[in-house]
Amino acid sequence: MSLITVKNLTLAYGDKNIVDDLSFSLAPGDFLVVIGDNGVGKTTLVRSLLGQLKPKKGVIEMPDKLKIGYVPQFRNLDEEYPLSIKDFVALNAGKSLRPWLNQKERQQLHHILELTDLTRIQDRLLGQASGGEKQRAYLAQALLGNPRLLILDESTASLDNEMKYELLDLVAKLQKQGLSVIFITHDWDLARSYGTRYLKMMPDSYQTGSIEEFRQGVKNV
Ligand SMILES: Nc1ncnc2c1ncn2[C@@H]1O[C@H](COP(=O)(O)OP(=O)(O)OP(=O)(O)O)[C@@H](O)[C@H]1O
Repeated sequence: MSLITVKNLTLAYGDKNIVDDLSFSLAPGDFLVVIGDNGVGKTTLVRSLLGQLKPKKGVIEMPDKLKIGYVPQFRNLDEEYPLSIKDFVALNAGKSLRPWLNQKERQQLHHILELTDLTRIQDRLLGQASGGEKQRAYLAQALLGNPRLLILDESTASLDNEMKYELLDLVAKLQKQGLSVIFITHDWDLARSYGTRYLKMMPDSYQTGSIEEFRQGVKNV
């Protein structure tokens, strides 16, 4: 049973097709790595999965109100960015117009800060956190919404090797508990290490399959 089925999807900006006739599916607990050269349409695909870009043709089938967590690529923040790590993560607590958290939300926040190893530094200003800590804060914020699908858009691109593996080990742990993951990356080693399925986007065609097929197909890369 698929969580998401994409059928014959075409996405365009104006008259220009960026994604053309793409089909793939994602099951609960899949870790789908999406790999492809710059400009091939990976982020455009993410925008359509997040509902920000309507298909020109084709369909994206997913459950109504599917909760999706989105972790963007780390961008440097001003050192004076005024929120602490904890307050930044709590922005996704779903408290609508209330400025405070109720007890359940506080417990969830506490749990997520523990999970992402941010408890010790939760009161540090986000702008003064290291790259890896900032990226964990973005992940924590996405997880606080209790998503069934997590989309990581080149979220490891500016991290050093150790931090990349740390972040993805944590994501893989959650994936083994049933979270579905879409991981956009240029990093073939990470794709091979963590993926269970792959989608390779090329300018005029797409390939998708199990990660074993991917490993065989890219042996010589
Ligand atoms: N809002 C927009 N309007 C018009 N064209 C756009 C828009 N956003 C992106 N594009 C173009 O669509 C193409 C695909 O961009 P996209 O960001 O999806 O690629 P990508 O595969 O994610 O690339 P990268 O690996 O560099 O992030 C590019 O040629 C880009 O210039």
